[in-house]
Amino acid sequence: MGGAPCLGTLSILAPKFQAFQCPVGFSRSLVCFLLFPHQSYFTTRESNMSPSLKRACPGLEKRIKRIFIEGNIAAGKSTFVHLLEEQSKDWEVVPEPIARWCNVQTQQAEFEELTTSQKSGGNVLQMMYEKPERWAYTFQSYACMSRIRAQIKSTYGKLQEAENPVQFFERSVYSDRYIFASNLYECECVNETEWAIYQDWHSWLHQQFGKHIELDGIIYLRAAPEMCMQRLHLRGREEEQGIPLEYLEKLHFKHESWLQNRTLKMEFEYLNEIPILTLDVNEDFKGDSVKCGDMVEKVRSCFLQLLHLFHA
Ligand SMILES: Nc1ncnc2c1ncn2[C@@H]1O[C@H](COP(=O)(O)OP(=O)(O)OP(=O)(O)O)[C@@H](O)[C@H]1O
Ligand SMILES: Nc1nc(=O)c2ncn([C@H]3C[C@H](O)[C@@H](CO)O3)c2[nH]1
Repeated sequence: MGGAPCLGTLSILAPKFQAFQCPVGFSRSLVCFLLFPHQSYFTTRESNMSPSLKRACPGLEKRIKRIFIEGNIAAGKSTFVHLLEEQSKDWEVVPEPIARWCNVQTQQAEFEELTTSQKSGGNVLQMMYEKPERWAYTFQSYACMSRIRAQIKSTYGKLQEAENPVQFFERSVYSDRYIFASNLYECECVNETEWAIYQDWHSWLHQQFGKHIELDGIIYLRAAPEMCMQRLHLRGREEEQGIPLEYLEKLHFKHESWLQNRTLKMEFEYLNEIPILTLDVNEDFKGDSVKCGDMVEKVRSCFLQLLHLFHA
């Protein structure tokens, strides 16, 4: 994997914008404000504004910024978002609904929402890993539906009083489709008909719920597949212990072409204009307050730029 370790980069590589990529570890936005106090750091034109930018125009209701955390299995997303959540009362985390997929009953409220079949013990994550050609389509349908539900349900409770509210979501309907489902289709675990149906309802759901599920930025936690494999074993989630390195490699290359090289073709055009903050998470930052502080600073710096962009 290329790139300097632990070097955060904020990249906007939309065709309509000038390519832009540089380290953000030095409170870069502050430098920009100092250099160009009267200019918007990112150039946008009204006619080219993405839906998420339009939503955030001054004069419209104060709104929450939605940031999605993407990355390979066991890269460290949950660990990282918990670190973020501790930093500000304006920041809220919406975790991946894995409890539903495994039927782990973490809280009464979680259990109440399980379907009858789940209450009786279905572990669709395990079923998918054990027999993907039978269960992959079922899993993808349920994963996508439960993500949308979690995202919509989370709207605005705790953050009503926040000055600059931000919600962090672990993964998105986009990684669901363009990373996981697409890989399972390429591996022939999802057949042509299933893939056509999946894409059809995915697009339709996006149309229906677009307002609630569109995002403002992505944080890509980038780690080598070998590192993810090590962490996956360290975490020891039973359902995942048979995952081969090859699977993580395939997912890694898909993440890279979407978020690093930005060459993955997607149906949702506004995604081409979304800012991406890439953080190298190969290094162990747990328990190291300096490294944690540095990562949080990169995220804050990224937001300053986002806010500047939104209010320009
Ligand atoms: N930077 C890090 N250094 C060392 N260990 C880490 C780091 N980040 C996470 N871990 C450990 O790696 C394991 C996986 O981390 P975590 O559960 O946060 O991954 P995840 O990306 O949320 O996984 P998933 O894709 O399954 O949702 C955990 O045991 C966690 O403690
Ligand atoms: N096939 C498939 N499709 C998804 O959309 C998806 N989202 C997450 N996962 C798997 C990765 C971890 O094992 C576990 C927790 O992230 O769930 C997925 N698997």
